[in-house]
Amino acid sequence: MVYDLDFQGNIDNRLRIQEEYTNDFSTPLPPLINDIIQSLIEETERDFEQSQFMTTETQRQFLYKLVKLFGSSCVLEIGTFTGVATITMASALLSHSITANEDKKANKVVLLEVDSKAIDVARKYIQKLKDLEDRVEFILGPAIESLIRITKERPDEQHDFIFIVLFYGQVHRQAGYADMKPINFKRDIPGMAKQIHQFNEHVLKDQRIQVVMLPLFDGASIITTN
Ligand SMILES: C[S@@+](CC[C@H](N)C(=O)[O-])C[C@H]1O[C@@H](n2cnc3c(N)ncnc32)[C@H](O)[C@@H]1O
Repeated sequence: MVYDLDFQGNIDNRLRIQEEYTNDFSTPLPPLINDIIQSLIEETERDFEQSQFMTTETQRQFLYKLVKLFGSSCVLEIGTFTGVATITMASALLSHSITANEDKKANKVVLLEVDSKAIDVARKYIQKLKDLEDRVEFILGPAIESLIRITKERPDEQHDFIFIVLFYGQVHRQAGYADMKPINFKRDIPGMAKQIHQFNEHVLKDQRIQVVMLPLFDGASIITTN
């Protein structure tokens, strides 16, 4: 198939509007976690122009379920923004560590973020949750450099669940979902779409892994090792 990757895509709150019903009929996150996330969302919407970066409620419920289903113990989040997904994943880890009485240190989220203002907000909210605080490691800087450094420093650390949000919808939209309102988004959307498309091609060719790409939200790939 040929994709028109030059389409000037859009980022809007479409998912939030479509998800009202799915939010209402999915099990909510634990009340304390939900309350903290709601305050975090309010602060992010007030203080950050790109608050649409945050994962939506149904996405968080899905992420929580995935971490629990995989029984993950060491999560890596690449690009945290203000931390709504981090809190979600850390609380899922907490729920199985209580069940299995596992070592706290093994149950952690390592987050990589380049925006110091965003990481400060994430830290402020994670500190409000005493049980989560010592399970989250904050690493400020460009993800590729942080990854190279931590791989050298801690060669034995294995991340068994890696979460990254790409502007995936931009590629997805090239494949035919062009019925959305364009918005004025300052980044090089076609350039990003091409890079994400190359990443998807790379993943598909890698014999060590399996991928299923779902037409869920703006597109979600679940990638596992063979
Ligand atoms: C879509 S947001 C992440 C949303 C968040 N994971 C969530 O689920 O709510 C993408 C984040 O990646 C960060 N980012 C972009 N390029 C990065 C890089 N090279 N290294 C680290 N973080 C990066 C941005 O600053 C932004 O906060």
